[in-house]
Order: sequence, then structure tokens, then C-alpha cells
Amino acid sequence: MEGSAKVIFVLGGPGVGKGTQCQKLVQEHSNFVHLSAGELLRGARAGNHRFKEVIESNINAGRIVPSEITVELLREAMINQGWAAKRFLIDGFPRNEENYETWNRILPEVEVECCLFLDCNHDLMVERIRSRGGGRSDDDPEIVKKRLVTYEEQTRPIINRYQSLGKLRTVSSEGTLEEVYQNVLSALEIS
Ligand SMILES: Nc1ncnc2c1ncn2[C@@H]1O[C@H](COP(=O)(O)OP(=O)(O)OP(=O)(O)O)[C@@H](O)[C@H]1O
Ligand SMILES: O=c1ccn([C@@H]2O[C@H](COP(=O)(O)O)[C@@H](O)[C@H]2O)c(=O)[nH]1
Repeated sequence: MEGSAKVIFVLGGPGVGKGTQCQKLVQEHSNFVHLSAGELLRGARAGNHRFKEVIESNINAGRIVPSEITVELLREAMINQGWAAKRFLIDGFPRNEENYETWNRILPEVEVECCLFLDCNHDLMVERIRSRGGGRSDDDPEIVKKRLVTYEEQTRPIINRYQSLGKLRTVSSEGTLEEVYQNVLSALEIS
């Protein structure tokens, strides 16, 4: 792969507003490309992916899909978008230690600018998922509980890792969409 892709990982709990904020950034800043790891996995599950059953069973258990699958989908999507001179907002990844290690092994050349962390209390995240609509199978309340456990047990340590690396940009996601967006712009030093 040629050129230098740059990446901002966007993390936070289920329903915190990661996709919403990424979409707004892309609408207003044309050099950003939004890649949602969850969307890529849902697309692969709906298509003919050779591991679609593995993807399905993990998503519906609120667990994290094996990293090789997700990193390969992300890598393909980055190539399809045109690798060079892009700033990729990678939403919902890396979610655990295995994701983190696999990314660094397969894509060591990609510069990770920072990790944007959207922080929010659990009740509000659950309420946002409840009112989201759209019929995602894993928005079932029992699966949402499992997703929250996975988030706290497996993704929190990755957020803490970026904090230790001095690469974490934390924004409260408890305000209105516009308030959160303004704070995201500040955190990413975008004027
Ligand atoms: N700041 C906000 N205030 C109120 N509602 C919001 C806010 N941000 C997002 N929402 C709404 O909350 C719901 C979840 O948002 P979104 O899908 O962006 O979350 P997510 O973090 O990408 O979720 P998931 O991890 O489940 O994919 C959506 O219906 C969205 O419109
Ligand atoms: O890197 C990833 C991203 C997502 N998953 C699985 O998909 C669902 C939904 O993800 P959202 O980011 O909330 O859309 C998540 O609960 C995981 O099961 C994954 O395994 N790895």
C-alpha cells in the first residue's frame, strides 16, 4: 500500500453516539472518511462472507468478533477508499487487546493520530439505543446488557492504554448532538 493513511480511532460504549459524530465530521470536513467496524461486520454478515456465521454468533452474543476478520474488513475498506492522504475515522475499533495487537501486527505502517473517546453514563446509552429504531438484532435489551459488560471489561482497558500513550481525547457525550460535536472539534483541534 502506498501513501500515508492517518487514523483516528473512535471509542465509547454502545449507543454513545460514535456513528452520529463521525457522520457529522465527514459531512463538514471532506478529508475525513468514516469507517464503522460494526457496519462493516453487519455488511459481511448480510453478504457472502466466509465467516458470516462467526460474525452473526458473536454480534448476537454481544461479544467481539475475532480480530483477523475485522482488521481484514477495515484494511479492504481503507484500500477501497483510496489509501493515501485520507484521515480515517475508525468507529468502534479497537475493542479489545486482541484487536489492538492484530491491528499493530497487520497495519504497523498506519499512523494512529489519537483515540477519540466519547464518554457517557450507561443509562443514557441504553436510552439512546432504545429510541434509535432501525431494528438492529443486537439492540435487543438483553444483548445490550451483554454489550455493556463487554465494553467495560474489554474496551475500557484499551481506552486506558491510549490514555497512557498520551493519545486519548475525551469528550462527554451527554450533551446535545451539537454540543458534543463542538467539543469533538475542540478535542481534535479542528477550527
Ligand atoms: N448527543 C446526542 N443526543 C441525543 N441523541 C443522540 C446523541 N448522539 C446520538 N444520538 C442518538 O442516539 C442513538 C445512538 O447513536 P449512534 O448510533 O451514533 O451511536 P453509536 O455509538 O454509533 O452506537 P453503536 O455502538 O450501537 O453502533 C441514535 O439514535 C442517535 O441519533
Ligand atoms: O471492531 C468491532 C466492532 C464491532 N463488533 C461487533 O459488532 C457489534 C456492534 O458494533 P457497534 O460498533 O456497536 O456498531 C459489537 O457489539 C460487536 O459484537 C466487533 O466485534 N468488533
